[in-house]
Amino acid sequence: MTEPIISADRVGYAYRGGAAVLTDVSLAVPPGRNVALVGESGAGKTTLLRLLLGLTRPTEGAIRFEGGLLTRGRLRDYRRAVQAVFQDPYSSLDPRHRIGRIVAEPLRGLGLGAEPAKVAAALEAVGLPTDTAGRYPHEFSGGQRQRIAIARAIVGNPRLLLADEPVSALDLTTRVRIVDLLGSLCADRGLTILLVSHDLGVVAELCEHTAVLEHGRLVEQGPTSQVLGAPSHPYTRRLLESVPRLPA
Ligand SMILES: Nc1ncnc2c1ncn2[C@@H]1O[C@H](COP(=O)(O)OP(=O)(O)OP(=O)(O)O)[C@@H](O)[C@H]1O
Repeated sequence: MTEPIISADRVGYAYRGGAAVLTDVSLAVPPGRNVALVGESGAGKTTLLRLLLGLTRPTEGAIRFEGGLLTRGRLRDYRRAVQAVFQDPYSSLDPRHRIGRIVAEPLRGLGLGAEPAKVAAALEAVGLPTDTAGRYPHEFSGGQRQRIAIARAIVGNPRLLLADEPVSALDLTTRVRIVDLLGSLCADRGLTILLVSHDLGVVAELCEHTAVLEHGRLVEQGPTSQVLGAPSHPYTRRLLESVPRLPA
């Protein structure tokens, strides 16, 4: 099997002084196979994403990046390969900076220099005009801001995008457009996505593989068509009945 870009190997996690919020979680994201992580509020999805992002260390088990442990020495390579997009496009862009500077952040962070040509190419790839670079976040709608956040995430050509509810703050029409954009970035740029979403319509649209988290344990994972089409676990069935979906 191809080496996963990132994987959690029997990961457990407890916040300081608290009970376990993740128990024995194993999940792999191989290149080209988008993975969805679904589960009710409080199931541990964001915590797992934080561990995968290297922001917090697991209390048990290990996070691996391209087969090796995610150590301090490998963080630079990791930051280059893995980028994130979050739910709220209003709080994720610094209002004091022009878009050009915001989108160039990962390049500067990696010491690659803020190349205007790369910023322009990233803005074009997300469907925004190049004059966007000279403007400020308040001049843009929620959907446009999420495009800007996606441009920032892809500007350094990462392999993997960790997306935490990237469309749930958007209205329905905008949501469909951003999902289409994410799908075409995967097809055109070889990007792979690990998606956290409550919206199973979005999951079905973007992800080949789905993992279901309940109270910090993975109760089911497999091909999305199988997990959503014929869920084997009662929790997944309940989840399917309780969440909103995109109209067909
Ligand atoms: N900083 C923290 N300190 C202590 N407990 C926390 C902290 N953050 C989250 N938790 C607890 O960890 C558990 C998992 O939370 P987490 O945010 O990972 O779930 P989630 O599935 O992402 O939920 P949501 O969909 O609401 O974002 C919850 O019981 C939550 O109360």
